[in-house]
Amino acid sequence: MGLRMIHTEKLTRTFTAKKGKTVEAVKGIDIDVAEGELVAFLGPNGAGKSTTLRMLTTLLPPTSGSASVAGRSIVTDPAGVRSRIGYVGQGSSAGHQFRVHDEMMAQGRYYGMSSAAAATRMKELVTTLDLGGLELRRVSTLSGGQRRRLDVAMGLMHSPELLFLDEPSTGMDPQNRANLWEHIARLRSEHNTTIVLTTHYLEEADAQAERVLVIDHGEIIADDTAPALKARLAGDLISVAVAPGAVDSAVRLMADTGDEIATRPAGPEVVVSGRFDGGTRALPPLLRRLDQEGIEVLEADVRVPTLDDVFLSLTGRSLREGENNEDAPVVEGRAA
Ligand SMILES: Nc1ncnc2c1ncn2[C@@H]1O[C@H](COP(=O)(O)OP(=O)(O)OP(=O)(O)O)[C@@H](O)[C@H]1O
Repeated sequence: MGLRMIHTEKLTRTFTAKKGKTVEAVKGIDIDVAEGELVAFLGPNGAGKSTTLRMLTTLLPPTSGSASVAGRSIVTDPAGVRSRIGYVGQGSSAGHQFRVHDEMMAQGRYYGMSSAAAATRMKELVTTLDLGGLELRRVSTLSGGQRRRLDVAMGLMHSPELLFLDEPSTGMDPQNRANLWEHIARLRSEHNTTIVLTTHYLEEADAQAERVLVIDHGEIIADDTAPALKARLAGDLISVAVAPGAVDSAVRLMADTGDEIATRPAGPEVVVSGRFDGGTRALPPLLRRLDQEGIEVLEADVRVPTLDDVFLSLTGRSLREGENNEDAPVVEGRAA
């Protein structure tokens, strides 16, 4: 483990919501991130990811607890923290009426870069984030994906050693997303930049993050590599769809050889699932037994565990629950 980039102790944030109700958004979390790591906060909407990030980036003071970020205290030296980090929030940081070129240059100047250094850096970022030809456009005329890439570019202007990205790829099409990840990989290999991001895209956390911090109701409920998190779940997931009247006998029968038997409605049918060692080999005998018991299986499926299964086994809920179309990747409109 290299130098500690982030160290928090019992970091807590409460809000007073409507009618004086107290919301404990972040409940005393302890986090350690080493230099050069790529860490993803994964959790459902409202889990406390953004609040944590906003505290670590000094945008929001903690209610209690402490944190050192890039060697500085967020409580006693927020300016020191800010000069060493980059932050790309959920909203756009660029002024709508300004031109892309001017926004990037102003950002560089704000961080004390010379005009020449800022111009060089801007050229680099325009290339790697695919913003070529847009330099003279006003921010208000950019598509959602282009604007998002500009936000990321602005967060990177001063080559920070630690970069925070709040939902970086939301609204990007698959190609732009891959492009962004390429850029992030380059930042890491060339500059050893430490990266902390939030996402509710499971596949993204799974594929890209070295370490996943699963956050739910303001608490860190798991912290490990994606493969290690998944390996904790013994067995592959077998699901069979049966008629509602057959659920009880299917559950009983599957519990003989499987673990974590669960049911969920799926249209007029019910899906009964469980974990089985060697799922693809366990399926045929299971289907035979169900058949012998007179249980008609309408559909069957075997799946190796995903991070959503990890979340489900930790919380009893799926991360995909409550996901709406707004969260789904949208395809960027063609630029004029
Ligand atoms: N300014 C605020 N006032 C009151 N409650 C707040 C405020 N900011 C956040 N909260 C509440 O704190 C909790 C955590 O919110 P937070 O935005 O950190 O979640 P999140 O995991 O980032 O979710 P999302 O993926 O939707 O951004 C939520 O219950 C939210 O409603």
